[in-house]
This record gives sequence, C-alpha cells and structure tokens, in this order.
Amino acid sequence: MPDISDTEAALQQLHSIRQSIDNIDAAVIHMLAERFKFTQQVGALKAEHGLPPADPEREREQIQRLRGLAEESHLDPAFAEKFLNFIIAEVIHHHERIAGENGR
Ligand SMILES: C=C(O[C@@H]1C=C(C(=O)O)C=C[C@H]1O)C(=O)O
Repeated sequence: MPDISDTEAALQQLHSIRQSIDNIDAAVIHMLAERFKFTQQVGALKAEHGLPPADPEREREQIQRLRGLAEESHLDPAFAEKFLNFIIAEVIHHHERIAGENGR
C-alpha cells in the first residue's frame, strides 16, 4: 500500500504530464485549423476551375507517406491511415459544399 506522500508525488507527476498533454492537444487543434484553412483554398480553386472535390491519387500518396512517417515514429500506421481518412472525408465534404455554392 503506497503511503500518502507517494500518492501526492504521483498526483503531482500526473498533473505535470497532463500539462504536456494539454499543450500537445492545443498544438494539434492549431495545426488542424491551419490545414483546414489551406484545404479551403484548394476547395475554392477546384470549384472555380470545375475540378472534382476528391483526388484519390493524391489521397493514396498522402496515406502512403503518412504510414511511412508513422512507422518511423513508432505510431501504429493503421491508426495514422484512419486518422488521415477521417480528416480527408471532412475536407471532401467542404469541397463539395463549396462547389455547390458555386452552382456546379
Ligand atoms: C486537399 C485536397 O482535396 C482532397 C483532400 C485531401 C487532403 O485532405 O489531403 C487530398 C486529396 C483530395 O481528395 C487536394 O486535392 O489537395
């Protein structure tokens, strides 16, 4: 059974680790916001020039690239692929909406 000072030390450590998790989560949100700003620009460009919202070849390349980066970083590549597919699906919805607003 750990004594009280052991538990207090563990709680302090937990708090400190959670501060780092909070910082990383904030960075992820900021990076996603920047990514969506750029993908919105891509969506506007595609709509303006009648290009399709989705580009499966580009998606395949990105997925392969990110799976490789995940492996190098000891992150599960299947998780990296699922995560990217989740984001790409949202981007494609945005592009379809922008194309619709442009009357295509
Ligand atoms: C952003 C684009 O549009 C779509 C979204 C992609 C993405 O979020 O990485 C990749 C390909 C496209 O299906 C693009 O064509 O570059």
